[in-house]
Amino acid sequence: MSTSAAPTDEKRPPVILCIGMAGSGKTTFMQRLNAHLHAKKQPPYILNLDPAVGALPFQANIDIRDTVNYKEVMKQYNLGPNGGILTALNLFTTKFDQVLGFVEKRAPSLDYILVDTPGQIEIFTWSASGSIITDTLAASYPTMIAYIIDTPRTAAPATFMSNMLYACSILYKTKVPFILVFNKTDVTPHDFAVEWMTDFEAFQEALQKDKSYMSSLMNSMSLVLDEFYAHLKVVGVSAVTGAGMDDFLKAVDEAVVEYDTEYKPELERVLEERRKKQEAEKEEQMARLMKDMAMEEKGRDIGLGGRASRRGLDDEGNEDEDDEEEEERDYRDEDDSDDDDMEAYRIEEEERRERAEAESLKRYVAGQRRQ
Ligand SMILES: Nc1nc2c(ncn2[C@@H]2O[C@H](COP(=O)(O)OP(=O)(O)OP(=O)(O)O)[C@@H](O)[C@H]2O)c(=O)[nH]1
Repeated sequence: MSTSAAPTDEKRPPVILCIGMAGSGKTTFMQRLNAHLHAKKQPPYILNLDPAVGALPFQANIDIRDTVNYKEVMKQYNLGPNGGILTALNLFTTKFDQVLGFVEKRAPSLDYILVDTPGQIEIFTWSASGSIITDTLAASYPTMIAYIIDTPRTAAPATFMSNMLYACSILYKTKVPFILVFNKTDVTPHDFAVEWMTDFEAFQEALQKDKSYMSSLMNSMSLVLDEFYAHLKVVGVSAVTGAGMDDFLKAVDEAVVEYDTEYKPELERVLEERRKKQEAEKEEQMARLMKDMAMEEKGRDIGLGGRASRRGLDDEGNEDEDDEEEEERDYRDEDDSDDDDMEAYRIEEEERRERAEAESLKRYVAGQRRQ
């Protein structure tokens, strides 16, 4: 799939990929964000990439379910539900160029593009199609991940750590700007999470209370995560009450700046590197071709064309003494060649020699190529 960088003079609305564990509230968050943006007169463009979602509480502009029926895919390919969802996403990805075409047409009039992903997080984050879709979007639009977290279910240090490690793996895989969205703050405020992320001692203290064998592993892991937190934007929201939606949009604006200053130059560097590599490969091929052609030319001098060649050169291009004798014999033959038998013999001889010369030329060229 093409990953050419898009022209920058057109309006490029940010793409928000909503990712999260099953039940974290992705769909409810999308519904709330959609309503919030409609209220601000900035209706978003919505892509639904979850083929297994029952009923969407909002209208999607592009819906994977209109293209592939994952239950049919399960039947046809004899797959289980996860295999069916993954295959449906793979099939949809083969048409993603067309999807991008639709988005392109609408992009100049849009402020936001929202993407809902399958409930089984790994189907999107660890699949080739997920990477292709993310990279393709990120090549054209400021793309970011909104990682939705079920705050009440992540309040224990061990669960929090696991969730952060998972988020970390997605960040390093996708490399696009990342917003941690602590959802369901109407049930549990996300202050504890912010404290654990900004105050290393506070998290260590929380870990001390965990007496399981995991605690020492978590101690060392928390050191690794410190670096990861530096790359994140953190917001707390409630998809049910609508709290924190403006904070989220502020984080989106910051992510766009991060995309422009960090992701895009890196993308352009990678594309430039790829272009240079392709150019170098082309030049190398051209040089090899020229060398082959020069050899053919040399070969023609050696064997195939003109009277000079008939004098006979060996593989190194030196005059061959045997050939000289042969030529003499030919000459004599020519003199005495009045009858048809001799003529036929000479033609046959000529053909044989030409075949031998061509063979010798081929061997010479092959030898040069090997060098
Ligand atoms: N209290 C509260 N409940 C929420 C909030 N957001 C979502 N929920 C509830 O969490 C449950 C899961 O929400 P969904 O939006 O279906 O979550 P999802 O991540 O899309 O789920 P899958 O598609 O199955 O992965 C539902 O019962 C929602 O009502 C919130 O902010 N506060």
